[in-house]
Amino acid sequence: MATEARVLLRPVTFVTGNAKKLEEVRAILGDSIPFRSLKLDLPELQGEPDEISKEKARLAAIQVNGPVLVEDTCLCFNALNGLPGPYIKWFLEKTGHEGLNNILKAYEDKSAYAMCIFSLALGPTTEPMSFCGKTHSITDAGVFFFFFREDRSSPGATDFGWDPIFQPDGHDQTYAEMAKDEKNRISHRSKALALVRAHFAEAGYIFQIG
Ligand SMILES: O=P(O)(O)OP(=O)(O)OP(=O)(O)OC[C@H]1O[C@@H](n2cnc3c(O)ncnc32)[C@H](O)[C@@H]1O
Ligand SMILES: [Mg+2]
Repeated sequence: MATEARVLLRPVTFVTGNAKKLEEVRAILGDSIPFRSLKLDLPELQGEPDEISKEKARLAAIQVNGPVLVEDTCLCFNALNGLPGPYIKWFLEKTGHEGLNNILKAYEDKSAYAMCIFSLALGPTTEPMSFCGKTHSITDAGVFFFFFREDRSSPGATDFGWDPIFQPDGHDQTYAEMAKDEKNRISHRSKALALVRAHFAEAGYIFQIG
């Protein structure tokens, strides 16, 4: 990377239209990286997850005209070779938790993984870098979706996407049932952000914010 690219004249802008993502990013990053947020609904793009995330960063960097961080989140069913993947937003919106559950009923393999790809663009003309984190769902019980199981007294918090139907491997609660800080310790998002943080530590960016 060119030396001049290490000097950032503006704080990194985390661009998202999703308030729950922002809440988690704030909780996970704390003040480890100087950033501000901007609520922008970037287009829902098609393609491979890392290309979608990078393209979001390019579009955001043009709008912000400075360094940006974006992320794209996928929910991937192994039986469907990774779909719905980046299209989970529309699947969730159109079919709901029950529809997603029903899709998997057709398959023996009900396992899934949640994937978050952050992309950092230092400016509108700089190629974005990507950082990927994955958390796998339980596989041993042969079931993935718990939302409608009778032995669950409550779905937990229902205010963030597919949290009520995703139970991470090695845990006996869904994302929605666990405490927020527990989700943030083990989530796809926190794993990706650990890489973002490591990159910032290694790259030694200098913020010269006027
Ligand atoms: O503006 P952006 O950042 O794109 O925000 P978005 O809500 O459009 O988010 P995505 O395009 O990444 O689509 C991911 C979908 O998955 C949901 N989602 C993202 N992270 C999640 C998480 O940790 N737990 C549950 N649902 C999540 C989110 O609400 C969307 O419906
Ligand atoms: Mg989106």
